[in-house]
Amino acid sequence: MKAQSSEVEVFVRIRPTANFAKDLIECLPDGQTVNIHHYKDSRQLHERRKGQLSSQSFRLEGILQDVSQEEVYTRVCRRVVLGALDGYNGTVMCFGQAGSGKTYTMTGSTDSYNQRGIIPRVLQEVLQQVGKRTEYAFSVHLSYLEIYNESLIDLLSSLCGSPHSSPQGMVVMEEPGRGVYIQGLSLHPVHNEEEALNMLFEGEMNRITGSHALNRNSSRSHCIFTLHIESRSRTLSDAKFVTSKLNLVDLAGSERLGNTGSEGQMLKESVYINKSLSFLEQAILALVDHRRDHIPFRQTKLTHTLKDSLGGNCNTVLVANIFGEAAQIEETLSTLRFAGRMKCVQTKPVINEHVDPAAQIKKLQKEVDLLKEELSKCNTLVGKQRITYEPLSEAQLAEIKSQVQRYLEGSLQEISITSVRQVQAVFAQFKLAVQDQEQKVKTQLCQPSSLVDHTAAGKISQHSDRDIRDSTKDVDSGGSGVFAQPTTNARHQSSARAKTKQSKDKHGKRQGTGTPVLKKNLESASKLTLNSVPTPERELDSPEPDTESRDGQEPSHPCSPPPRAEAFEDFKLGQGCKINCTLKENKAVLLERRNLLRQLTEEVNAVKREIDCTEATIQQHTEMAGGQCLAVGDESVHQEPDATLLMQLRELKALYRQRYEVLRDVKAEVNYCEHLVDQSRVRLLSEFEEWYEKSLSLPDEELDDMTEKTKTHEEDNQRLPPETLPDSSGSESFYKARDRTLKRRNNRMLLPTHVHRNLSAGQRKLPPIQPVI
Ligand SMILES: Nc1ncnc2c1ncn2[C@@H]1O[C@H](COP(=O)(O)OP(=O)(O)OP(=O)(O)O)[C@@H](O)[C@H]1O
Repeated sequence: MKAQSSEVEVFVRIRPTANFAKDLIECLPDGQTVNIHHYKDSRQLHERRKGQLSSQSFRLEGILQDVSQEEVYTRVCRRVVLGALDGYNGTVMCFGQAGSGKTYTMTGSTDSYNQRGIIPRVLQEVLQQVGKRTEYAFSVHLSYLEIYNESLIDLLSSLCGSPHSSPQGMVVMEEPGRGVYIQGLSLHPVHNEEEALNMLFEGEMNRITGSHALNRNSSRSHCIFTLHIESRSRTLSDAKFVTSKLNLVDLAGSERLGNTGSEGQMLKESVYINKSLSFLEQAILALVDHRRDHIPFRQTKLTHTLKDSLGGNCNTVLVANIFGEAAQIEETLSTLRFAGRMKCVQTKPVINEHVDPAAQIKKLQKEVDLLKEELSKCNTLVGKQRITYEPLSEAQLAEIKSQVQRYLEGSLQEISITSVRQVQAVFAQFKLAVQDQEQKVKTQLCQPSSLVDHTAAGKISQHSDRDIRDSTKDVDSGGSGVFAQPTTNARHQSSARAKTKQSKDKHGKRQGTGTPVLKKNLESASKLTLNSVPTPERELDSPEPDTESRDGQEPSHPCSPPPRAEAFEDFKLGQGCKINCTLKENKAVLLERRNLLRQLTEEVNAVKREIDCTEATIQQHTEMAGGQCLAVGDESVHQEPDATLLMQLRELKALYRQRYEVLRDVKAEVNYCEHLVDQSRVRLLSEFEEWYEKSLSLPDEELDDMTEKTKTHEEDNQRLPPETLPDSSGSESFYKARDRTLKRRNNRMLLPTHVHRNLSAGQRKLPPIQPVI
C-alpha cells in the first residue's frame, strides 16, 4: 500500500493561570498563531528597561487555551484513534517543561471524570468502537513502558506477578513489517473500559515520581502507554488482517538544567532527561533537514522507541504544553521552537495489513479441493472417470520411465497420456535421456586421441560411408540376422584401411600437424555424410595428381562401393587411364603455350615502349630544330629529324607487327588448348560417371555370373539354405530382395577386378580424343 506523506500535527496547550503574560504571549484570533515577545537575555528580565524586546511567531495546528479535557481529546486525538482502529499507527505525545500540564493532558486527573485526560478517553473510545464495529473481530492489548535514566521499565509487569521487569530483560527491536517494538514488554489483553482503566492506573502507581524544585510531583521519566490493536474481518473469509499501535507518550520535563537547581540523584535524572530530549531534538532536526540521510534514532532509548512515530509509519500529534506566566517565558519559547520544528516533520502512515500464513494455506486448500471437485465432475461428464490428479507414485514414475525408454528404442509406438503430471514426468525422462546421451558423447570426446582415431573415428567413418549409399547398404552393414556380415576378403579390408589412413594422413598434412581429434572426426564425418569427395574438377587442377602416388598400387577392393573420390582414383588408374593421360598431356601443352603467350606479351609490350620512346625523342628533336630556325630568322636552317632515329622507329614498328602476329597465333593456340583440356576433362568425368553408375547396378545375369566366378569368397556363409527360410505366403518379395542385395554386395567386392578384366578384353573402349597439335 502506498503511503501518503502527512505532517506531524502540533498543538500548543497553555496551562491556566491567573497571571497570564498577555504582553509576552499573544494568541492571535485565528486560533493557530502564537507570538512570543521576549527579552534576548533572560538576565534582563529584572531590568526590562535596559533589554531589547524581540518577537517570534509560531503557527500551529491549534491553540488550546482554557479548553476542556473533552475538547483537547476531540481536537488532538480523535482522528488518530479512529485511524488506529482502521490499521494506522498513531502517536500522541506531550512535550514541555515540568509542571506545564503534560501529565494532566495525557492522563488527567483521577479526581474527576471530566478531568480525565487523553488516555482514559482513548481507551473509552477504542473499546466503544470495538463494540460498535461488529463486522470486525478486534483484539486490544495494552502495554505501559517507562524510560527512566535510559532504562526500560515495564509499568504493567506487576500484573504478571513480578513488580517490575528487569531493565536488562527488555530491548528495543526493529523488524520489517512490524516496525519498532520492545522485546520483553508485557502485553495485556483488554475487553472493556474498566479493565483497561485498571491497567492504566496500575501503571500510574508504578510510575517513578520524584520531588522537584519546580513541581513536587514532577515526573522524571518518559512514559509510553500503548494500545496494540488487531482487527480481522468477520464477513470476508480472507487471510488478511490489520494491526496498529497507538502510542500515548508523556515525556519528561524539558526544562534546562540551570533552571532546576537539582542536586545528586535529581541532577543525574536531569542529565538523562536532557540528554534524551536533546537527542529527540537532534532527531527532529535531522528529519526536517532533507539533505540528511541518517537520522540518529538509536542514540537514546526514547528516540529509538519513538522511531516510527517520528517520520515513520504513523499519524503523529504533538501537544506542546507551556506555562502562561512570564517567569517561564524562556522555557515556553524553547518548547515552542521544538514544536515548530516538529511540525515540519513528515510521516508516512500506511495501513498495516498482514496475511496470516495459516489462514492463507487453509483458504488455498479449500480452493484446491473445490477445483478438484469441479474437475472430477467435468471428467465424469466427458467419460473420463479414472483420471486422478494426485502426485504420481513411485510405481507410476517407474512405469513412465520404462515407457520413455521403450519409446526411444522404438519398441513402443506412443506413450499414453492422461494427466498434466504425466506429461511433466515424461518430459523429465526425455530430459534425463538427453543429458545421459550428452554425457556419453562428452566422455567419448575426452578419451585420448589415439583411442578415438582407431575406434570412434573409425566408427564415424563406417557410419558415414553407410549413409551415402543406397538403402541396400543398411543391409550390408548389419552384422546379425539373415544378413549376417560375410567373411570379408582380408586383403580388401587391409587395403581399404590403408586407403582410409592414407587419406587421413594427406588431410592431416594439409591441416598441419596436431589436428584435434574432434576436428578430424567432424571433417571425416561431414566429408562422408555429404558425399562431398574432392571433385574430379579439383583433382584435375591439382598440380600433383594423386595418380602418380598410386603408381604400382593395386586398386582397392572394398566390400561395398568405395566413395566417389576413391573410385575416381581407381578409374584413372584403370579404365580411365588413357583419357587421363591425354588430359595430362593437354594440360602440359596448355601450360607451355600459356608460358609462351606470357613471354610474347612481355616482348610486344617492350617493343611498344621502345617505339613510344623513339617517337618522343624524334618529337623533341623536331621541336628543338624549329626553335633554332625562329631564333636566326632563316627558314633554310630548318633540318630533318635524325635519320638514324627514323630508321630505328621503322624497324621497331616492323618488329612490333611481326611479334604481334606471333602473339595472336599463340593466343589462338592457348584458346584451342583450353578447349581441348576442357573436352578431355568432360570426357574423363562422363566416362567415370558411366563407369561408376554401371559398377553399382550391373544386371542380375552379370551379377550371377560374377557371383559364380567368385564363389569361393562368399557362397557358403552368405546364403541361408532354403529350408531355413520361414514359410510364409508374403515372404517371396522379402527373400528376393535379400538375395539380390547379397549378390550386389558380393559383386561390389569384386568389381574392380571385373572391370580390369573387361578392359583387358578390349571391351568398353573410349573414343580417341583430339590430340593437341
Ligand atoms: N489545563 C490544566 N487545567 C487544570 N490544571 C492543570 C492544567 N494543566 C496542569 N494542571 C495542573 O498543574 C499541575 C502540574 O501538572 P502536570 O503534573 O500535568 O505537569 P507535568 O508537565 O506533567 O509535570 P512533570 O513534567 O513534572 O510531570 C497538576 O496539579 C495539574 O493538575
